[in-house]
Amino acid sequence: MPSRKFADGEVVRGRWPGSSLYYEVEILSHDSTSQLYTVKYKDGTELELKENDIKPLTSFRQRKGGSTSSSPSRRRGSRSRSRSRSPGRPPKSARRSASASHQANIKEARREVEVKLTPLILKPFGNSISRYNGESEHTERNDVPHKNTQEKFNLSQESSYISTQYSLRPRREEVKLKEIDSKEEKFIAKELAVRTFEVTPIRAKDLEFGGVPGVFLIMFGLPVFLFLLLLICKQKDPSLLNFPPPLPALYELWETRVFGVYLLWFLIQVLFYLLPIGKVVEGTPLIDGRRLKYRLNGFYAFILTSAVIGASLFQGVEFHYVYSHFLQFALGATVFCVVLSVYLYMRSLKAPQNDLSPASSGNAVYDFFIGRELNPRIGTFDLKYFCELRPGLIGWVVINLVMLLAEMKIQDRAIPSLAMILVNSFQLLYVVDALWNEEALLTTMDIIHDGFGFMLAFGDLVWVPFIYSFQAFYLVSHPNEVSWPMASLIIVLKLCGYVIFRGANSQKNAFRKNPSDPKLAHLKTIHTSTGKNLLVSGWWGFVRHPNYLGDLIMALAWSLPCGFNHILPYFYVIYFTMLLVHREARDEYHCKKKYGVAWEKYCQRVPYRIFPYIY
Ligand SMILES: NC(=O)C1=CN([C@@H]2O[C@H](COP(=O)(O)OP(=O)(O)OC[C@H]3O[C@@H](n4cnc5c(N)ncnc54)[C@H](OP(=O)(O)O)[C@@H]3O)[C@@H](O)[C@H]2O)C=CC1
Ligand SMILES: CC(C)CCC[C@@H](C)[C@H]1CC=C2C3=C(CC[C@@]21C)[C@@]1(C)CC[C@H](O)C(C)(C)[C@@H]1CC3
Repeated sequence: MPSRKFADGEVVRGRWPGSSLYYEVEILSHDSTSQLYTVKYKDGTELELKENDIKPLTSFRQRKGGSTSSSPSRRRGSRSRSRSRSPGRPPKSARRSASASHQANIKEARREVEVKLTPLILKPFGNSISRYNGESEHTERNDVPHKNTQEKFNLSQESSYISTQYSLRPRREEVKLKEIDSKEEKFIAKELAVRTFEVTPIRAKDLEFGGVPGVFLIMFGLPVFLFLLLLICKQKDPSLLNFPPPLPALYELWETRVFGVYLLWFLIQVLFYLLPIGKVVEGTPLIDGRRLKYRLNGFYAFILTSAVIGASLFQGVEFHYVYSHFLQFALGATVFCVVLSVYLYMRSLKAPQNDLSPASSGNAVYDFFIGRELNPRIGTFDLKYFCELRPGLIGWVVINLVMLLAEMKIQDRAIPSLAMILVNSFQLLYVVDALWNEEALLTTMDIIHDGFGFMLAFGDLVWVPFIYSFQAFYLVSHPNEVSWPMASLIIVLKLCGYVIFRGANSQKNAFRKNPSDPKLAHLKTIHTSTGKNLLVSGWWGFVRHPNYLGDLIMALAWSLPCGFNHILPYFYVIYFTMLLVHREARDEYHCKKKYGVAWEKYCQRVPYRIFPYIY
């Protein structure tokens, strides 16, 4: 009996009949009489292939740098009849300007089988270079804003995957098709040179956060909600069942002096950020292969800020001013964030395509929210990176300190309450941890995928300092005595959460930095065709987002010291659960696109997303 080279269930690359392109397929069976393998493409198409038309995954050369291949939708519309086309071919709609006769020629030549398959393509994903593998054509996003530029790359780099294997169709026909492909590619290359700077809008169904209506609602709803929460919390009985207090008029909330203090705070942080101390590291590769440089001096900025705050306290600066004008500060920060967002959007209109975020869509409202430019910089000053960790995050710790002092003053205490000490120290640990592990920020979704727009500006500069300090704010006017046994339990919970959070984040960062790190040698991984593998044991084999689990456990530990009289201090836990569940879904979507079957395998091996045996 003749031997067979590939086993059932094996994932290999199968040549698409009539083309020189190979796609990832799974071997379903083998017929020993005809010597044909039945294979299944990712979109479900089943075909019979000869052994010569099948290659092991490993036999394909890796491309260098930020190279790409075409996206499936460029190959054909989901209902079009075509054989597999050459990469670099734009969608039909994009080619309508082409000469009709040229199109007709191409169409005529394509009288082949109807397919919906998943080509092996290399597609940049935000800052990181990843080979797209495994998304069926109908779900392919057109939202990579650099598509046109990528298409240019594709034309020259397709050869990486081209084999000289024979085709399953007659030789003459194949030659004809190849000629047409080559003609068409030349034509497209010309066309692309003209279209390089056009924006490629993503389809409405791909917009996140509920699309345009969703982001509109968030942009107007969140600031109002923030003020309502702060007002409710200031009430004697902060029950949600009480009628919400009316929002004060804007002129009552606006204080130029407060805004000046806010600007001063921001500028001090800018100054610390610019200090030439701390090591400089490179971020993940951008779409064009460039790597931006980042100076890691967040921890130093924190030490310097602490020194400034300590000196101000010593000088008798009245920190109670921040508590008594808390709403005014929140408004000042919101106004600043709106101005910043408008600036970011305006400057993004002049930004080159390569600098746009993969999340941007071409829709002005949506892009204003999600951020159009990925890494807006003024010289070497990275606005997003700076805002993510400095004014808001360090500001949060300062606000907590303000609340601690306010509690002592208002409740006439010689020392702060145990509840306030717990909340302050837990959150201090969280912020110091973030600054100490600053480099890890470079691989987060915020830096790699999302642009810098209203969402992150508001999140970083308003939401974090004024909502994340909510427990401390609550305790100022609603004291809660915590017993030592209770405090011990809460501390244990916080530490458990922290160990999971830090362990998971560090494990992944170490693995991404150096996959062959001997310290990680005991961990199992799943191979993906992108060159990056997935951890499938250790923290990442426990649930698919162990870091979110740890973060949520910590969030609960921050709220528990506030007692159980009101739900308000648990707002953070509720909001954070929603944020991370939504974020997990976004990440899952991106990972599926990046890793294809490998991700599906990972999901099978690690079935729970965040909460073991629950979700
Ligand atoms: N306090 C707050 O308000 C918030 C805190 N956070 C915290 O920020 C941190 C970063 O979160 P976020 O950016 O959302 O995402 P993650 O740090 O969880 O990163 C997700 C990425 O990790 C990689 N990955 C996923 N699974 C694996 C695996 N099995 N093996 C190796 N790599 C894998 C993938 O990227 P790739 O493969 O490309 O490397 C994926 O896109 C988290 O700890 C989160 O809790 C987040 C949001 C808000
Ligand atoms: C209000 C909006 C709709 C949503 C805003 C979300 C933001 C508040 C968060 C998005 C991702 C964040 C991260 C942190 C803080 C909150 C925001 C900005 C983070 C800096 C907190 C500290 C962590 O250690 C971290 C991993 C560095 C976090 C990165 C993501």
